[in-house]
Amino acid sequence: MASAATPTGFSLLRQSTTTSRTRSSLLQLSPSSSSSSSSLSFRPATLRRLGFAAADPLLALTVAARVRSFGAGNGARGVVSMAKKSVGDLSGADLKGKKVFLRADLNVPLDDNQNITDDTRIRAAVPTIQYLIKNGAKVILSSHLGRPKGVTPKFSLAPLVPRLSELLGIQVVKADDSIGPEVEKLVASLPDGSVLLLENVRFYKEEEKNDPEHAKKLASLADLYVNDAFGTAHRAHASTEGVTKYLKPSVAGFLLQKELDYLVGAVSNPKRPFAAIVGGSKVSSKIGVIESLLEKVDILLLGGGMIFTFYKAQGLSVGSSLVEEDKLNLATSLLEKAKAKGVSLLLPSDVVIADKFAPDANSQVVPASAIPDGWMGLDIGPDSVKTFNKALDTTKTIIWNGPMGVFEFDKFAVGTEAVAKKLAELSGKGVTTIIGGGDSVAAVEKVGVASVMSHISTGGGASLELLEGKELPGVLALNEATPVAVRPGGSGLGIPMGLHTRLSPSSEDEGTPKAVGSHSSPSLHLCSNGPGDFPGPSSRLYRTAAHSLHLVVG
Ligand SMILES: Nc1ncnc2c1ncn2[C@@H]1O[C@H](COP(=O)(O)OP(=O)(O)O)[C@@H](O)[C@H]1O
Ligand SMILES: O=C(OP(=O)(O)O)[C@H](O)COP(=O)(O)O
Repeated sequence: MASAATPTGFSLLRQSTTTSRTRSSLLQLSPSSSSSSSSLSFRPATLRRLGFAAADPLLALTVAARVRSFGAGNGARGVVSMAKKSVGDLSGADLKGKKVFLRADLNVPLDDNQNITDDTRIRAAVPTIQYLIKNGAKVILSSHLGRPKGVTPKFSLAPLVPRLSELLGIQVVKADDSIGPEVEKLVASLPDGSVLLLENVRFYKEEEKNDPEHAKKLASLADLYVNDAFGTAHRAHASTEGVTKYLKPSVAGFLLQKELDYLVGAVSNPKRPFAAIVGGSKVSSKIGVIESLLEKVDILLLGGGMIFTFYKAQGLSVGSSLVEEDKLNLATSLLEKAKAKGVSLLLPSDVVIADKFAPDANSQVVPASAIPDGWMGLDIGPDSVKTFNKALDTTKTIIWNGPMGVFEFDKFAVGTEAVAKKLAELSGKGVTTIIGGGDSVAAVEKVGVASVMSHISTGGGASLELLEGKELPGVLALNEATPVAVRPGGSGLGIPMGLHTRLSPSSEDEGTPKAVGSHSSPSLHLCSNGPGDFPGPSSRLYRTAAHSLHLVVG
């Protein structure tokens, strides 16, 4: 069985390098358990340095009270460190008139007529853009869309301009390129508080190769860098990692922080049983994740285009379904590993097949072992839905990435919609439900249940890699925040185990769209992670995200 996930790699806590640990218990402190208001002796300057004051003064005071209460009541010594510098740490003086290269993930689904079918990622990018505009920056907004090979008109970012302009309340200017003299001219003519959207950065192959010369060209457009592209933070590309070598400071945007804040907390100490549902079509990038998931989860449900590689590996015929031939051995070893680990790995027992990849294809439901030649599996079948629902009923935490079928075609949307509805029902019963990935989120939006999920993540692959315990290159590359001393001296809290405090605001507190990263209202949690988490002799307080503090006591 899976052991609890280690925070290493989820967390930005540099010293948390433990490899083994016991499951955590969670103690929630009510506001009344904090110190008295007389202990609110933090000065505004300290709060500002903590990065809380600008975002939410009340929250800042609450944090200060808690920090103070630990310090005063227990003699804890502490150093406050903002592990990664935040855009919220940059003031008007830092930003006014500055050219800011802002990398977002605006990789939204478009239909055949180039209409946006789900704008979650655009809405999620708005708080950081607005913050920069309000502070008089010139925003050079950059994103990829899809996986183009060279310049491909259908992957242009042009269709995003009207929605972006509408959400921001200003006319966004669009460049036809992402580097070069025309772009430079447009940048030079930008007034303070305006936004220039660059063309798809992936029109250059150098982007994904993280070519240093290309990164230098992108960086030369700006004075400083903000990465808010959580969905692409697991990619070391020129616009996510390379540019940080040439732009100082390089800081995290609000969405990136918010995603880390939620996901680090939720998946490092999941309520169990913990299930993952993995589907979609990015088989080669996600099948490798399954190996690590087997170390973390109790139940693993597979659907979407993922399953046919597993069927074929077991000697079944899969017709013309999506298969990654070079992953067949891996699929076999994953099945064996799941068995050895005692993880329930469930593959669909029946599938909906089609005679062509089209919305008007002929379809039928067949057992997974009976896919005829010339037919392809485009959805999971009704028996599988029943089995999956039964398994999900036993869980307390579920992370879902990748639709169960080609949900864009109504005929093949039933399995995905059934899972979305099941997760919505379970959310209402207190199960933690985390949905990640552009298409998975679009599916949940389509069913109209996004608002009831515990967390809607803008990154599928990125959230899975976090869950794996991997460090995200887009995050690692950002500048470290400056440590701030809280209270020198002292001898620790007198509690014989590592402590993490976690404090998170609700999404509304930040003016972030509700569908993105909803969370509980401000409260302080103490998570005792057992002796395995002892970080070392000193007590350290870290901020891992905009509104998250980690207090580690040795
Ligand atoms: N059986 C299948 N065959 C081919 N494509 C599939 C299948 N099931 C799901 N898909 C496709 O997978 C895509 C989403 O995959 P992916 O990008 O991995 O998910 P996400 O964006 O949620 O991370 C959808 O466009 C969907 O049509
Ligand atoms: O859609 C994305 O990832 P996701 O489908 O894993 O959520 C991101 O925009 C990253 O895209 P990529 O997987 O082509 O690098």
